[in-house]
Formats: sequence, structure tokens, C-alpha cells
Amino acid sequence: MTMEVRLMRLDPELPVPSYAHPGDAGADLLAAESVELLPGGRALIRTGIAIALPDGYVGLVHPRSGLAARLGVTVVNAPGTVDSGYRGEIKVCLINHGQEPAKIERGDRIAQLLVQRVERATFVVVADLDGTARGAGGHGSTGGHAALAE
Ligand SMILES: O=c1ccn([C@H]2C[C@H](O)[C@@H](COP(=O)(O)OP(=O)(O)OP(=O)(O)O)O2)c(=O)[nH]1
Ligand SMILES: [Mg+2]
Repeated sequence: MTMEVRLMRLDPELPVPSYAHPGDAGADLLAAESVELLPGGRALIRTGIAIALPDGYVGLVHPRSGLAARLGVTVVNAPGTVDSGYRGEIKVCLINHGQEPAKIERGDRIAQLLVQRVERATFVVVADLDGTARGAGGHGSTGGHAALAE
């Protein structure tokens, strides 16, 4: 089952994002420009597309694990949030955590876009919250790593 999402090509020579395999969660986003990311460097890269998501949906810009594992290149703000009301060009903010310069060529698949349903909350201010087994414990309260043992 798929849903239709209206997409505008701002760079008509670039292929439209697509899913590499049936069952894939993310459609690969392509770089519309070439950039070199120096070690520690980052860049906001155009993808050449704009989309109109229906109300109640969000686009999430996730990293590609291959780029992360091979080059140390990932999405700075992962996962990036594409609001349903956004009509601008989708851009991907990549960072090179690797030791070597990383070349991104126009047409490279640099990230993946997940389309998900999303709830919006009405925040109701109260004096107390209901009790739970976890309570306020967080940030390593359950242990499981030597660094958390102190
Ligand atoms: O990876 C991303 C993340 C965001 N956006 C676009 C779509 C999104 O709707 C808009 C704003 O994103 P966000 O709310 O995360 O950024 P902000 O810094 O809060 O900007 P704003 O003040 O415009 O909301 O930027 C992208 O193209 N790529
Ligand atoms: Mg915002």
C-alpha cells in the first residue's frame, strides 16, 4: 500500500527519489549539487525537490547507513523534520565525521526520506503526573554500560 505525495521537480534532470527495494521504509534523496566535505565539515545540500505532504504526515530525513559506516558521513539534524506545510526545496544537512575528505557528487543518494503519520498534541497543564514504574529515572538509570555504573 502506498500513498500519493505531490512532488515538484525543481531540477528536472535529476531522477525522482525512489525506494531501492519493495519494503524499504525510506526513499533515497539525491544531491542536486556536488560538494566536498572536509573532515568535520558540513554542508546544506539541495535535493532538487519540493513536496506537499497531507496534513497529519511528516517527512523524516534519515541518514544512509552505508555513508555513515564507510565514510562517517551522516545527517547533522537526524532525523530532519519536513513539515506538512513546507513547500520549499528539501535540503539535507550532511556532516563528515570521518578522517578523510568525502566527495558528494550531484546525483549521489545522500539520505532517505520516510513519510510517517504524526499526531499533534494539545498540552494540558496539570499539577501532578500519574505514577509509573520508571518514574523520573532516565539517562542511564537502568545501567548496562561500565560508564553508567558510577
Ligand atoms: O533536514 C531537513 C529539515 C528541515 N527542512 C525544511 C523542512 C521543514 O519544514 C523546515 C523547517 O525545519 P525545522 O522546523 O526543523 O527547522 P527550524 O530551524 O525550526 O526552522 P523554522 O524556524 O523554519 O521552523 O526546513 C529540510 O528541508 N530538511
Ligand atoms: Mg521549526
